[in-house]
Amino acid sequence: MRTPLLLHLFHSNRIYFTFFCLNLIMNESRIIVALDFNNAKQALNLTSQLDPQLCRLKVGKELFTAAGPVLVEQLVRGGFDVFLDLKFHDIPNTVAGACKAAVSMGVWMLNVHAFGGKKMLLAAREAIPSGTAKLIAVTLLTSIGRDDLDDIGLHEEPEQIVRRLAALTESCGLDGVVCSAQETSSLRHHVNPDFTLVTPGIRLENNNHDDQIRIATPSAAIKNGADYLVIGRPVTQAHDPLCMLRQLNQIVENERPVSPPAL
Ligand SMILES: O=C(O)c1cc(=O)[nH]c(=O)n1[C@@H]1O[C@H](COP(=O)(O)O)[C@@H](O)[C@H]1O
Repeated sequence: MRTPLLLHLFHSNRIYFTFFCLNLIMNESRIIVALDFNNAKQALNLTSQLDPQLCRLKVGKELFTAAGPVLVEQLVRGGFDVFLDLKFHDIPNTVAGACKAAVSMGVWMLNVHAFGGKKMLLAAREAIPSGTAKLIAVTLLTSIGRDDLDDIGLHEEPEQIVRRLAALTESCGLDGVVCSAQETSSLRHHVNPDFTLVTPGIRLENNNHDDQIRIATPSAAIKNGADYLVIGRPVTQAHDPLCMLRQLNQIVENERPVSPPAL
């Protein structure tokens, strides 16, 4: 019974299926646009100007709290790869359940917070088998600088903390980490080549830094070995977001990572 049913579903949805496969093959953009809006209307107004072949999208705490799973599913149906950035940080059982719920929305990637510790990371990994959505962990927020660390009792350089949390994350079997592009070149020497490095805090030379501290330009991020660049306000607040996105894609495509020595 099962095989004919699958065949029927394939045939009845073959246009959607073909589009989905093409999207998987063709979307190679390393830019993830952060949709930091407080309502679905503004988010959809922006995404209607963008193209799923030119970027992926990130839905974070602000937009998800305002618009919920309905919007996430709408963006997925629109052909976009969606990174659900809710930085889950709770007891292992709660985080495992949250991860399962996230995957059921069809997201491409989701994150937890590495400060949740080993048991929480392992529970998240167990909840989402490898090969479904990408599961990554936030190390140290890019809005935190060396001076802020003393306030929270961490008397180390950001790079040391990021490296330790990345090692923990990789040892728990997750697919990658979020870190600043200032740490990626040293991290690349310590993690496996297929461990994904996602870097927010991206600014062009003439951009306002806003609340970001550990920043880098798009070309520096790629040279330093970042896989994906999360970019919010430089795109969302641009006069012409699509034009800005095209410029950013061009910068990223023209840059090559400086390869680290083999592990
Ligand atoms: O997990 C994230 O995406 C994230 C981690 C981090 O350390 N720093 C950081 O800025 N982010 C997110 O990346 C986006 C950056 O936005 P802009 O500063 O406007 O480019 C925001 O949506 C943040 O929530």
